[in-house]
Amino acid sequence: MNRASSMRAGTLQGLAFSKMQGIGNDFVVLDCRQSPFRLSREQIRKLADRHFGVGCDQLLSIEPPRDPGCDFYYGIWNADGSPSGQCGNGVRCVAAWLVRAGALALNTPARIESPSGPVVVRVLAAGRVAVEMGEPDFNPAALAYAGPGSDPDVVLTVEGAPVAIGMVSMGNPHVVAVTRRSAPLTPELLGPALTGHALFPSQVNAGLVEAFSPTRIRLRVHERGSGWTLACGTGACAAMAVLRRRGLVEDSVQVELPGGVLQIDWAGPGHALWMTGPAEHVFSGVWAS
Ligand SMILES: N[C@H](CCC[C@H](N)C(=O)O)C(=O)O
Repeated sequence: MNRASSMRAGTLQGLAFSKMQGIGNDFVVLDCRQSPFRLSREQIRKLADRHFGVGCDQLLSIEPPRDPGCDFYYGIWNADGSPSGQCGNGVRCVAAWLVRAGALALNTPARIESPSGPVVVRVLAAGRVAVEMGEPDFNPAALAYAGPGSDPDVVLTVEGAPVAIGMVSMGNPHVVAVTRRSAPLTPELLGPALTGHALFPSQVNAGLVEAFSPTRIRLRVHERGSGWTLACGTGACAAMAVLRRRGLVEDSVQVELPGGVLQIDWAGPGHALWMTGPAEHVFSGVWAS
């Protein structure tokens, strides 16, 4: 397990890290339990770079809790260096990392504090983690939506075309659109156009539902700060929550993403949403000295 290495202040030299992935959404994980997280936005971008660095969708730090009611705190930064409030695939990897480090036992719940508040993780078996993600927040203000009204279901104009979306926050902002083959905008155009839409000054993660049944959703996500990823855990939660609120899916849904499948369970308003899925350690390393 990587320990704080003799990292030269102000550089990445000697930085110890773990590379982890959750259904293809990949992370550089830093053990900051003894040494505070001090990387600049430029250093984060360099670590995340798939040619000049290690490569990852997000960088995660594991730190002592700030809330005494929590066991650990974890920080989240996208590949462009921007921060986020929550990361579903990432927090499963944090839980799996803690078990590998001997800091958490299997089948033992732990409260992990994030920038948007605590979630509860439980590593069910090597490589499979259940997370209580809290309750979806459908208030458009939670996404810094700059449009009128309080209805989370709106029709945006995107590149001149009407696009129906559902808004929801899982501690980070998501819009969800059900795509149609006949739609004027291809998914490749729609994803980035939704992420950077003018009515979302803080940008959003854009989930495109390609197909769904009452118990299964096929989803692709264009992530704020990282682009198209093979999977987005909070995106899977968001898509299920939006469709469940509309009565289009049941309480227990399999969400199929390009990198794999997540189990999402939500009994509706007043209940917390649960996400269950894999988390794997790929390798550990040290940045060259
Ligand atoms: N790009 C997201 C953070 C990562 C979320 C995703 N990787 C997940 O598994 O939930 C944001 O800026 O809100």
